[in-house]
Amino acid sequence: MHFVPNITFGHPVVESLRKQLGQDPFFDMHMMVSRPEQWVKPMAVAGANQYTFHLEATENPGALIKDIRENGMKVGLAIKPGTTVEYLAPWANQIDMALVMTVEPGFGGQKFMEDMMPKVHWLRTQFPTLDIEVDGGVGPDTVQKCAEAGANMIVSGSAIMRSDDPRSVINLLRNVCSEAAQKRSLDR
Ligand SMILES: O=C(CO)[C@H](O)[C@H](O)COP(=O)(O)O
Repeated sequence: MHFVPNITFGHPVVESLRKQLGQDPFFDMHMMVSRPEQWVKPMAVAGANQYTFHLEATENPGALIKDIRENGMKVGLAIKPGTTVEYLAPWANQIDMALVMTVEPGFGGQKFMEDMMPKVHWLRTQFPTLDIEVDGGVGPDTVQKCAEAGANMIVSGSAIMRSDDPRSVINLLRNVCSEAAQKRSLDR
């Protein structure tokens, strides 16, 4: 199970969630922070499995990727809507996941930016086995576009939390992504 807590604060949350969930979830910490270098060690110590940072937030992505790996975590690399995939591409072979933001980072409940889909499609074409995640405004109405473009991981907040039946929304989102991934592998 991938669990992507939407938090921008400290690592005690990871420990607390691990205890509460009573299972072994995959913690991807999406660090929407400046100076992401400073949180690598605390997140590793707290038990994070993957550390996702913003390309815009660091001057030395290569050193940060190395540090995350040396701390035993997988690496996610996120780009904001205004950042083109060409900036991410040079790092794509060194990371585990590319995260394409489909809203401006800041808060949930924003409108999905469909014009980010060409970025997802381009990444999927160039890097067929890379995990590609989308975050922002993703729900039953928009997930198909994400999955068809090539995203195999999604972050969804409002669509799940505001639903009367969160479980069925989660299942729908999951099914749409896995069906698209299956179709891609058959087409290859
Ligand atoms: O953190 C975000 C933006 O900063 C995300 O967009 C958010 O967590 C996802 O929520 P929603 O599905 O409501 O867009």
